[in-house]
Amino acid sequence: MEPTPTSILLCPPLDIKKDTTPAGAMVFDSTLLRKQSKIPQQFIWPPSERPRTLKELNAPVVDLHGFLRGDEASTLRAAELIRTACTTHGFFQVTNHGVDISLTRDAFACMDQFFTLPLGCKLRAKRKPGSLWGYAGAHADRFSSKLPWKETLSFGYHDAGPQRMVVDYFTSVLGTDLERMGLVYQRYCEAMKELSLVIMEILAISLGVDRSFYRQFFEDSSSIMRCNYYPPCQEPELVLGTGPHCDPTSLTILQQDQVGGLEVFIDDEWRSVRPIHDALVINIGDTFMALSNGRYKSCPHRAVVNRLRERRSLAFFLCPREDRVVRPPPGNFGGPRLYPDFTWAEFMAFTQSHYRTDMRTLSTFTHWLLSSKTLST
Ligand SMILES: C=C1C[C@]23C[C@@]1(O)CC[C@H]2[C@]1(C)CCC[C@@](C)(C(=O)O)[C@H]1[C@@H]3C(=O)O
Ligand SMILES: O=C(O)CCC(=O)C(=O)O
Ligand SMILES: [Fe+2]
Repeated sequence: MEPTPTSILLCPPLDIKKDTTPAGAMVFDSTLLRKQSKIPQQFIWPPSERPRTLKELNAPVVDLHGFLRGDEASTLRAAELIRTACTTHGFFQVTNHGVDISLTRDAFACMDQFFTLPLGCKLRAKRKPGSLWGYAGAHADRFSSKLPWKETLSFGYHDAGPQRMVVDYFTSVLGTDLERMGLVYQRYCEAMKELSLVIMEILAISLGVDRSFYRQFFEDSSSIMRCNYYPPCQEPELVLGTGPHCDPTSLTILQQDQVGGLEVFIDDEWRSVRPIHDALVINIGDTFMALSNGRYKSCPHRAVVNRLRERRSLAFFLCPREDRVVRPPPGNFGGPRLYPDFTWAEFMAFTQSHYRTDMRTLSTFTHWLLSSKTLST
């Protein structure tokens, strides 16, 4: 008897006609879309925003080996490279970061296992309105144009939470068959959190503040893990895998595969971030730009797709505990305050209810926040 393919074993088909997607909203089924000669209008971006040939971004590669051993010269070198990158475009890559390569391999393998499940199984984890967690196809349930050509699976990681928070999410939403996937991502999030605190220490050193300042701010963080799966596209020159945006979060640790497609907008042009084996891409988010009073830049970036190969990326978004007040270190840190105090809960809610994350999210948010506070006085 033929062995049953894993996907059917893992999840008896769900009758997606019972799916709660609002009437008229499209369901992103990449297996069907790929077979169509023309892609739906909702995925086509304006000509001015479409991919074009480009140069590479000069994102420094920072070897963390010396810093992790406490070597002073390596620490100063790492801080200097990071300061140069973060005062311009906010992107750098790290090597010898201490994340086990077998864990990375498992995390990518779990992505392949999840995103190749039948759509009905994936929809079991369908993102609920207002939640950041769950499965989403092209955000087709949120937006009606300029849809990203991607599927995503997102879930939360709070180290103050239960030790099995990620595992419990997978088993409760997708079933005990995917417990191993939950365990892999639990360990992956733990490794990403540990690395993000190391980066926070170097960022503090590079900004000339006490090396524990930002580390303490994020000790009890409430972070978000996101798996991005970009199917091949028959018209890649018309679409975007992820639209232009600045990450609203504090720090992003991006594990990209070797396909390439990440681009950063700097000096009025898009520059590609070449994949480097075993390196992790780190970028400053809006919240850290506010924590540094604008000294470090949260830069617009996007992801493009290609005709032949799917592309995968694992994005770990470090976020402070929701109620922590985001403000720069005390004293005249980088001149007059550029941003008002805010909490991550306020900013996150803004991205989910009032505004589509884009290249101006932080400035739009701070204007909205100040005007809503003025109105309420
Ligand atoms: C606060 C957030 C908004 C997004 C998820 C996140 O937790 C951090 C990154 C943001 C996002 C991934 C940046 C690209 C555009 C976006 C719309 C997406 O592709 O999902 C963003 C997320 C969002 O839900 O707005
Ligand atoms: O997939 C990528 O390379 C970038 C994804 C990204 O920017 C995001 O998820 O915020
Ligand atoms: Fe991003």
